[in-house]
Amino acid sequence: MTTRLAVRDLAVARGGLRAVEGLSFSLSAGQALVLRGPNGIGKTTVLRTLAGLQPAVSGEVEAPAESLAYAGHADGLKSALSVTENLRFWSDVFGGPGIDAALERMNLRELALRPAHALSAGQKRRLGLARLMVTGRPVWLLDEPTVSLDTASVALFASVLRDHLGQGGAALIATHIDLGLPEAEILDLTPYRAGPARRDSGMRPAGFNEAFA
Ligand SMILES: Nc1ncnc2c1ncn2[C@@H]1O[C@H](COP(=O)(O)OP(=O)(O)OP(=O)(O)O)[C@@H](O)[C@H]1O
Repeated sequence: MTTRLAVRDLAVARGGLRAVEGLSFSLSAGQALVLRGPNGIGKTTVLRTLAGLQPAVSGEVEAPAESLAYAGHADGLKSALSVTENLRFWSDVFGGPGIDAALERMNLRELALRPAHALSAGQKRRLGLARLMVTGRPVWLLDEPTVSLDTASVALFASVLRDHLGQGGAALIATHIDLGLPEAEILDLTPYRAGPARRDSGMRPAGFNEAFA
């Protein structure tokens, strides 16, 4: 099975303080891995690090160039652009497969001409997730992808995800809810919580630079 992402002995920090350390796992084509663990343990921090938004403290991350697509808490939408224009923008940036399937699958056809600022929270989230589809990238890094989604939209997203896996994609997903993807494996970060000496004491280490936190 093709390995899409390999993580070895990774340590990550937020606000200059270690959150998680000693984390190793790999993600194969067709595999979904759900990141679990209590609030604040470091799920977002791991995803941000893998997405290249912040450096790792130590460890190795191996993934083919331009194979990762990240969807964080913010939907990354251009508010003045319509749904279609937003998707075209991202499709042009990534050179992905076009926007038709994404519009259809995320149930956005009727909203195609609506500016993003005039969408509801759940509709924005559907558009943010449709963005992943137009990237054409195989590994999706998803941070709480179902926030604001109603039950039908959660099911819609689960079916998009399942198709993505079926086409050889992979996904690492931080979520507290059941996505309805029984085939997904669970990776609980609790055993990888950084030791007390390194954990958040409210103190910032010497040389801490907020800009790179
Ligand atoms: N902007 C920030 N600046 C400094 N520290 C932060 C910042 N955001 C989060 N942290 C701290 O970093 C640690 C890891 O947070 P992170 O958001 O990765 O956790 P999480 O597991 O995703 O939590 P949740 O389940 O609540 O989303 C926590 O101790 C948190 O308080």
